[in-house]
Amino acid sequence: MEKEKVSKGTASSSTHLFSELESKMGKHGGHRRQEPGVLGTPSAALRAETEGGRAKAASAPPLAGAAPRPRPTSPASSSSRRHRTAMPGRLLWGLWQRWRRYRYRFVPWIALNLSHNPRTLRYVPEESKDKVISDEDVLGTLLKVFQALFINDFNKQSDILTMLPEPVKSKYQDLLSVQHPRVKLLEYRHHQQNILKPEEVLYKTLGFSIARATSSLMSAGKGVFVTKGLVPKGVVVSMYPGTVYQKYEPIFFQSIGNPFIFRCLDGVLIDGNDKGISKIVYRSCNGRDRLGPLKMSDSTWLTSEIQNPLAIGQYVNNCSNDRPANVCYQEFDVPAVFPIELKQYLPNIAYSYDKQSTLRCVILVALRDIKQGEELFSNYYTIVR
Ligand SMILES: C[S@@+](CC[C@H](N)C(=O)[O-])C[C@H]1O[C@@H](n2cnc3c(N)ncnc32)[C@H](O)[C@@H]1O
Repeated sequence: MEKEKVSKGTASSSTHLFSELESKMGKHGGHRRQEPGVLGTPSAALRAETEGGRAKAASAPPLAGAAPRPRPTSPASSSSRRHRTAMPGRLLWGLWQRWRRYRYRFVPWIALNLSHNPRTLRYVPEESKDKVISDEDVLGTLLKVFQALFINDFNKQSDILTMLPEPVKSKYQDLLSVQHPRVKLLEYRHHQQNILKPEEVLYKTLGFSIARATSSLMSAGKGVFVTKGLVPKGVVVSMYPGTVYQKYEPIFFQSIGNPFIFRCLDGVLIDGNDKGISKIVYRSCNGRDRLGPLKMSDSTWLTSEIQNPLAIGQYVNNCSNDRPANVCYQEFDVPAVFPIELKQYLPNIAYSYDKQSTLRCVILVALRDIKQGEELFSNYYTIVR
């Protein structure tokens, strides 16, 4: 049944990865998907990937080792013969490795393997439109956190604020009034001593903080953990940063070997890779959209000095049978009324500048209470039915 839906491409919700290649195959529908080792299907191949098989595979002898041992000859001819015999083996080994990484993007492979592991799927009733919490709640939480970050950094922000229209300034009148020149230096020193780290601001505002660390899953790289406090069910726990591409925009080169591409229900893609060409593209768009000193989005998630502590959601790993999802993705379009001075904390930017359209963000919502020390797991693969 599920298989049928997937192959027919009926429903899908936000999906991890999927690249141009897949969209060109015209088989998007039906799912939100995944990635190397991420679907958690019980096929031997995938198990190998998720349970450390990848490490074993990496240390396995290359196929070239199976080639007949060359007879001893002169050093020069022996080396060129070795080279000749090793080449096809290496080529096959390279192709096999590429296929192992790629197959999770290959829709028929996914459709065939999906039904083996239904517990790693999340079924979403069509009418719920994949929203676990309301847009108002998402907006309320983001404003609360961003405002706290802004005020925490007020000494730096006040210079920017003076250039903004009166209605914006008036919101911070109380804080601006203490910025009298005579007290400014003293205040500044005092403030510097009291300034909190972004993750501390998050803890004070929402009662928890999150950070990246080595995943509790073998061979899964980094993951995201609750480092302090408790994340209550139904709360925004993280954001998925990255460049936002409309489905007709070019992402082919950015998508090659990129496990950080997230696909939304409507085909919009978010590239959350903090390296390589993806990083260059994001930085370039970020520079383009600045209003003088005022940034319209945050680019610090590309660095080690992250200013929005929520913007690490692209590092959340996929659930498996024994590690069920405790967070889920939800799309959120930033409304036109979003305060201009707080846009600098939004970790997303549109690839093409378009004054009319709203900015797409993706947030992660807690599906249950999540305690300190727990790793966050999402479901890369959602079926809407
Ligand atoms: C969006 S990234 C997540 C961040 C990644 N762990 C890292 O350190 O870069 C997706 C990649 O994480 C790994 N991954 C995610 N979930 C996994 C799982 N359950 N088991 C093994 N690897 C996983 C896969 O390599 C996948 O391509």
